[in-house]
Amino acid sequence: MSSLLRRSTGLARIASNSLSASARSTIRSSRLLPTSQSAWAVQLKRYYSEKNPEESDKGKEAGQNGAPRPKNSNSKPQVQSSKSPGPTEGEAPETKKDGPSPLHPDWVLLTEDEYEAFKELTTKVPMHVDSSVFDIIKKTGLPVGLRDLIRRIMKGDARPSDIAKALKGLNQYYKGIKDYEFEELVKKEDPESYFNLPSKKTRKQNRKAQEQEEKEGEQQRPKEGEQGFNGFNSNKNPPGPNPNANPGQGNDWLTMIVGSAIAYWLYNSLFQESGREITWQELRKNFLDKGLVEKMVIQGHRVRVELNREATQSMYPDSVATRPGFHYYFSIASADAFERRLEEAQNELGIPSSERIPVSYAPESPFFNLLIAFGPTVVLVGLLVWASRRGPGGAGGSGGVFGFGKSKAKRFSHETAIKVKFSDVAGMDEAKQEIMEFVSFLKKPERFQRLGAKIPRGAILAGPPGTGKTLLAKATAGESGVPFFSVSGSEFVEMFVGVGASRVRDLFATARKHTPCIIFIDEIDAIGRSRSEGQRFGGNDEREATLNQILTEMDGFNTTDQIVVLAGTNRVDILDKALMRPGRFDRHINIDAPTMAGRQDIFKVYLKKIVTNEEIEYLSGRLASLTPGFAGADIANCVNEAALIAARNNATSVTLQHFEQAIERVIGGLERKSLVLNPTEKKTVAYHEAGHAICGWFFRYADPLLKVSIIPRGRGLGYAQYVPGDAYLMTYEQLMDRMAMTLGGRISEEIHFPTVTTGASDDFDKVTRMATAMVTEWGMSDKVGPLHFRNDNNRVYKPFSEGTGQVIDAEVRRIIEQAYKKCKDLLLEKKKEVGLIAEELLRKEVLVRDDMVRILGPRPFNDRDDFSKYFGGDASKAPPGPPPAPSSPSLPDAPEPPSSPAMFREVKGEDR
Ligand SMILES: Nc1ncnc2c1ncn2[C@@H]1O[C@H](COP(=O)(O)OP(=O)(O)OP(=O)(O)O)[C@@H](O)[C@H]1O
Repeated sequence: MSSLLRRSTGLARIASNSLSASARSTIRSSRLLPTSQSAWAVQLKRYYSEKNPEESDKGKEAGQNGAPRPKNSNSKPQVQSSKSPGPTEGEAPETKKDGPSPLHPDWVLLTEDEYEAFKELTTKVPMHVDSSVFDIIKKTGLPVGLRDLIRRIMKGDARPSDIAKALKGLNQYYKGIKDYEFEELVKKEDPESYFNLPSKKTRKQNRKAQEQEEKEGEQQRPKEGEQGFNGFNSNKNPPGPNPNANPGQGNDWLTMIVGSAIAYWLYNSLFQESGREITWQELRKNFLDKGLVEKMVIQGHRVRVELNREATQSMYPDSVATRPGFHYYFSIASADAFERRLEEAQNELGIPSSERIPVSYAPESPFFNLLIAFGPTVVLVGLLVWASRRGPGGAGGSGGVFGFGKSKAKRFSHETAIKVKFSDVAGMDEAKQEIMEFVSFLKKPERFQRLGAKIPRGAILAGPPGTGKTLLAKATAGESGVPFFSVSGSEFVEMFVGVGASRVRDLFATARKHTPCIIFIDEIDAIGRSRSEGQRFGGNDEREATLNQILTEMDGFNTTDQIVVLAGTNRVDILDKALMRPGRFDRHINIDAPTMAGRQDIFKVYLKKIVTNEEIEYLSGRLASLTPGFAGADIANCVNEAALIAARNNATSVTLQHFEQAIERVIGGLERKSLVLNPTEKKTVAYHEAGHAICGWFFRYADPLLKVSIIPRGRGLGYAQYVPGDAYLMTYEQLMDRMAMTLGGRISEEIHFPTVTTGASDDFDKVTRMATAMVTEWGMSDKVGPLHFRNDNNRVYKPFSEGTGQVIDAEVRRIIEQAYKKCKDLLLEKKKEVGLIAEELLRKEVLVRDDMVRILGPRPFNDRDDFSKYFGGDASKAPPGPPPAPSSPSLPDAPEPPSSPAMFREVKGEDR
């Protein structure tokens, strides 16, 4: 559709250019008159003399005679081809009024019919046309080309090729008028005698008179209503050319009328419906049976129905079928079958053989055939070419077909998205320092290049999830103020082979256009996994191709390319060695879970963003010691969670209590108030938790106990909260105490109840893993010795022999039994205290450190400094305890084990 419109506007442009060219040519053509005119005349003569001079209007006459049934085409004139040398047999003689124009030898006067048709045509043009114009045309006639066009329009047989002839005729017409003015009128002494045009002298006088008139002012001018159309003064001049008027003006009007008529015809032929498909039944009922069909033309699998227009008009006055150039058509399977069917129909109608409807064959439009044959292929190829050129670099380059190969990297720029600075990244001072060098490289490259130093190409930021790797990369971009392209490794992977590599090419090509810049590839392990490892499991060609492309691109930088590639991963251990070698990711920056100080800094960053009246220094310290092992993302989440809890309680600011509830929620999960335990279950949970609490209180190396609860939370039915602190090394004794404490729940059940429950399975799991690690990784078994057997889940065979396996099993069992005995001894000794704590728990559901001190007396060992600072003696700073417990508590399932640095980390590592 759009191409059709474009074509039509193109034609319109040609038409308007031609019109304006003819208007502009006024002066020039008059000067070059003698030669140009003769050349033009000879040319036109040849051109138009080839035309069939007159075409018969016999059919029309038949229509005018009011014949109800038209004669079939044997008695009708056939439209002649333009090559036809003259009128054919049977053509009606020309109307008598036709003849050479007095204005020009190549012009002809119009017949009465042609003249009327021309007038009719101009009524379709939305403009007022003065009748004087028609008088002129009546007198002067029109160029043969224009007259022919009018004839064709009358017959409804105008073709696009006629447009050119019509425009040429129009040009000819315009020039003819001008020529007439300059040649004939000047020659004649009294030009007005024929065409009422003024002589040069008269024109000069007229001009002067006009100027004078203008000076006389508005009141002396004729009123608007008295003014003729465009200067033809209706008062002063009779209809017809005005002797006072500029001769060119009348011509302009004629040009416009004829031009508009052509435009109308063009519009009609291009945009008006020129045909409609009907069925055989419709044809039969509406036209064939009524004798309106004049001829049928078979074009391939289509039949064009030519109706007798006059007869059709009398029968269907409002039908589109009466419009010139309109045809009905219908589709056929085969020409033979159609002819047979038509014959049968005519037999049924009793049409004598002499009056049968003629059927002719016309070739299908070759253009149409070509379009059908090659159109779809051309469209498809065009689409592919277009799609492949959309991306920079084309199909083979980076864009790829339909943009599949286009990188999905998001681009952030300093002005828009990257507002992160190093000050927003708390903790990880060493990592910041390391990466700061990239900032100075991007800001002042000459400082390094001057000394011949090669700039590091990139850095791998490795660490557990949520520790701020992406944040650090963003901050690097924010500090250096350069564009930042962020993409995830998984976004390179698509199901099509080659897309990943193409996307890598596109990413680097785009980055090169925006140097200096930073590319950040998050989760690079998705594509950067070691190739040797892949081969073991069958390999992945697409991933390897992507990785190879990254390697190639990073090699392709020259030292002056100011592109830094940063990559983030949680699994640096599985990355391909080629990625890590100097010259690619030169720097390996480890970002671990933050230390106590780091957590405090991160808390400070986020506490600034919420409304709290607590003292920030104390609050951040206390929260940091409550959250060992938390990553930056967990801390951000905790602070936000506290703000949400405060908002839910309609508080005006976020208090310490809200923060502690938030931390409990993050560690232990949601409180399950709807979970109702029966009294026996509740009592079991209370004794189980009391066992853990007593162990935590009386074992030297146990982590300080903060709170014991029997309110179900998350997956557990009760929990004891410890503050483990950041321990980076653990002794044998610490591990044994921790294991004994973990077994405290089950042993308490054994001591206080006749039977045991399923609630301790999680504790056993932890103890077993700890003991196994002691034997197989930490060299804490004399029998196994200083060996390390890596626990690799992907491995199908065990890294030790059957014999060693048995020794390991025995050693693990021995260590756990040792811890068990240690715990049982303690709990038997403190049986009374366990009972006291359990009964208090059953009453209050939650016991805090102060309750423990009240019941058991002070802990016999000194607590860690940081614990004493935030949770020691000062009651005013002590946590107020959780909100009241639900009134109908309940039974156990899997009591929450005490947390420890090692265990806490393990659990988190597993969960993610
Ligand atoms: N050191 C930090 N200082 C301030 N905020 C931090 C810090 N570390 C993490 N965060 C917060 O945690 C959010 C997540 O961090 P980020 O996306 O950088 O983690 P990541 O290490 O890239 O995680 P992943 O490995 O899962 O991609 C950050 O948007 C930020 O709010």
